[in-house]
Amino acid sequence: MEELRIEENGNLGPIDSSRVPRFAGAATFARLPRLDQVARADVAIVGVPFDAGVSYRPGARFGANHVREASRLLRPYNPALDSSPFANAQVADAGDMAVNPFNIHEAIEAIQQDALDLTADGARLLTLGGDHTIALPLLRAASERAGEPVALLHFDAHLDTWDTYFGAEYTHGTPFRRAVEEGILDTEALSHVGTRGPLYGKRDLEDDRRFGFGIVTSSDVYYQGVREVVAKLRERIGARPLYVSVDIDVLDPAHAPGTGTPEAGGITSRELLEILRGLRGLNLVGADVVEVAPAYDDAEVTAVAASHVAYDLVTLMSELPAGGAR
Ligand SMILES: N=C(N)NCCCC(=O)O
Ligand SMILES: [Zn+2]
Ligand SMILES: [Zn+2]
Repeated sequence: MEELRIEENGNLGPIDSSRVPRFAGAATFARLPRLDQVARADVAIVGVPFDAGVSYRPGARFGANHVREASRLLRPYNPALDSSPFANAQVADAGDMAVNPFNIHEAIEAIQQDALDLTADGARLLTLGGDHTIALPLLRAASERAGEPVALLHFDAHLDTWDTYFGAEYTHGTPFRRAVEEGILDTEALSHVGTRGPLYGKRDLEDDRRFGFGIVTSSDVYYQGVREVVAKLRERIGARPLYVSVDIDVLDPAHAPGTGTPEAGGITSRELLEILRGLRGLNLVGADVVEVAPAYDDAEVTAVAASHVAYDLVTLMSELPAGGAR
């Protein structure tokens, strides 16, 4: 079958859905070329089929391919940002990392190494999870490439700065405490957005504050509104290299039922997308969209939301100078 791709500004784009039905063929993100089909990429999208770090419902190991399937409906022009991501830059799907499902330490090492390899030529990396454990090795790679600790903007119902579960240090509830301990985050520029729900104790918040995190809760988004939230976040981040981590459970379970640890009272997909668009121009060196668990998804609701979140993140990356993630 001929691929009939859109090509603009010398960038090989998606298969043209007006000539090849969008439901045909193997799924890559947004029907983009695979990394091995292009000479180089400015933005690479990679899947991490790993969920050995979850504390409740499993299944995020299937998340990346579920998001790829739902991303068939994405189109090449992003009107909300008046931008054509796949014409602005060469964007490609790097496939999935081959991570050990039985050895979390080995998996973390492999994710870090693969992320370093994928960004060796300055590509900006968007990762589709996988559970939230994977943010730790991705942040290690991002800060190594940036040559300094990175700012973190973390969208999640949860803090994910807990210490251990069953004595385990590396889980989906602990990546950001480990990252602070390792000195790979710029503690002047750490924010959670969308947190809510019961905690183990008040101490969780005290620890989190001590690490340097500022919190915009889900209720804050409701009461303050998107514009005020974006202004605060931009001020905190400034010109620093920025990593954005999106746990899809930041959305209300109505918008994202397909996830492992759902919490009521979340933000809407419209609010999330609007906040992300508000980050335009910031030095976004890397990002992830994690915790999509298809077994609990209905009608691809979660995967549609995640695919649009990824699309807006790719759009932001596509507008930044090439090679800038190095
Ligand atoms: N990162 C996510 N999605 N969830 C963390 C929840 C940890 C807990 O079970 O308390
Ligand atoms: Zn979460
Ligand atoms: Zn999380």
